[in-house]
Amino acid sequence: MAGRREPQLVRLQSSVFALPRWALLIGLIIRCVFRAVRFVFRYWRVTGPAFLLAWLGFNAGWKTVPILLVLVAAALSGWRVGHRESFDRWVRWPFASRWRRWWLYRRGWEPTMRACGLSFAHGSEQYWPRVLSVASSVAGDVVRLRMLRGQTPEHYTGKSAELAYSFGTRLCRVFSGRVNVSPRVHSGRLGAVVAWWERRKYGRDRPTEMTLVFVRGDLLAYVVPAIASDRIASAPDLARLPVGLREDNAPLHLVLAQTHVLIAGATGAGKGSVIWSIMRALAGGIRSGLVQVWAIDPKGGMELAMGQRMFARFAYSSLTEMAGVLDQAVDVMRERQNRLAGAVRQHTPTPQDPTIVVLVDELAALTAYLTDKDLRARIESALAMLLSQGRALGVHVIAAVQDPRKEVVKFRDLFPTRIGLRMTEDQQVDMVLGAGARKRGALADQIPASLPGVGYMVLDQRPEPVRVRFTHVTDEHIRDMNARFACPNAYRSGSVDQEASTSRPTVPAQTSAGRRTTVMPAGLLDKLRAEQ
Ligand SMILES: Nc1ncnc2c1ncn2[C@@H]1O[C@H](COP(=O)(O)OP(=O)(O)OP(=O)(O)O)[C@@H](O)[C@H]1O
Repeated sequence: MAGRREPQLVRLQSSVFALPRWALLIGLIIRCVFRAVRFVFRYWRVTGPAFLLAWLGFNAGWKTVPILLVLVAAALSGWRVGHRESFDRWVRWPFASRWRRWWLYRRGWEPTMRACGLSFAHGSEQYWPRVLSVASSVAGDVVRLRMLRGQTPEHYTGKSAELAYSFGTRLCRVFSGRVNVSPRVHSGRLGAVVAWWERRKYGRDRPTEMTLVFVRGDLLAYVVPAIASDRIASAPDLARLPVGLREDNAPLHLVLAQTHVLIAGATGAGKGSVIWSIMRALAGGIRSGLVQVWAIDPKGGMELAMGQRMFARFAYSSLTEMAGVLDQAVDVMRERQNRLAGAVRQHTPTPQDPTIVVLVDELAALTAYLTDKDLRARIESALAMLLSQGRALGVHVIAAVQDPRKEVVKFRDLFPTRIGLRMTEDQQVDMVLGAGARKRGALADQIPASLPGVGYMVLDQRPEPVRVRFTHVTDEHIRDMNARFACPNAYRSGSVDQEASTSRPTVPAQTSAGRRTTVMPAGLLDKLRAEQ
């Protein structure tokens, strides 16, 4: 499995001379002893217990060995039944990682590299990339490797399907850096030592090393439950909002601080679940007044009305009203600009001066599909202001859209964070996630319709998009949040919102089957339907 050293440019001719037989014999014995000692130390997890059992057999009689084995098996079974999580963490997956490294990857590595054209020959010597580590989990195997000279991660991306099938999976994801390494805060006595160790291990950029993830069980095929209500933070960390699950079984955290978020996906792709996952993560902050959500639902309240008490402002019935909400957000932004300029570079939320999240359910309805030119210009100018200047001032925009084309979403590039759910065409993937994203593995157009809420995101500044699934926030969850996490300062008077507050849609108290029929303007509705 270990790649041979790469050839030097100059090859020296080795000299041939005769050795006496005794010297040859001694040399062979030394080599065998060296290899045996190396084997014992390298596989100490196996050789250690084997020596222990042998020692026990000699000293206490061979009958004790099976008794001890039965006792150990019983203890392990008890551990597994009593605390499955720690058993998996400390026994199952370390064992599976070593087993698979030895059985699957060691045996199959060289022929696979050769068959995929990832090794090369120099004279009679064959060279192939070296496996550094294998870490198995319920999601699959994470294989770290060192590339050969002349290779880049792109070489492996182009061969990902061949690699996957060679090692008995359907999906192999290629990452140029490490996966699932997020800096953690360590406390306690050992904290400084652990932090130093992690810095040493992960802190250095190693461009020659890369990661292959062989996806074995698709965790994202399961619905990800919404975060439990007792785990909703009262002061949400805007840099780490828990909103779902990643394909490598790590929780998915969305960064809302300093960014705007664009959610793109075909109809039924689960844009609603992204919105409500974010709302659930923000709910504690909404109740304590640290966060205000100003919601705009051009679909006549179909998507958002169920949680209307959580919104500080809610525009759903008239486009003028929606434009008004955006103008007000710009006013807040300008006022903050005047107040904070020269004092701080980043707004800090307080209940008097909260973070404002402008939430737009179907952005195209406010821009491309809008026939009133003046109103469209007004909305576009407000959106452009918010998107270009709002981030540092604590005014963030989260917008959902079905069609990500530039003609439809002019401001696509002003959204630093983009989420690509299921899409209808492969070109749309690069439009949303950036040029080359599909080539690097974001196959959003191949997500089946049976997996709503699954999509791709660019995370941690890594070039390769990560496959994720957002939590499934049901109508019951939304109703519960609406009752328990209402916004304390909902705006219920004033020119724009008076109209809204008096005519807010009432949501029937049954399940989603009881959703209201849309009150969207007829022309707008027709255009949207044509797109669906
Ligand atoms: N993360 C998820 N897990 C499981 N089911 C989901 C998830 N997200 C959405 N669904 C289900 O998929 C269906 C469509 O979801 P949703 O309405 O959010 O899609 P959408 O993209 O907003 O569609 P549209 O554009 O038509 O409004 C719903 O029945 C919903 O219950």
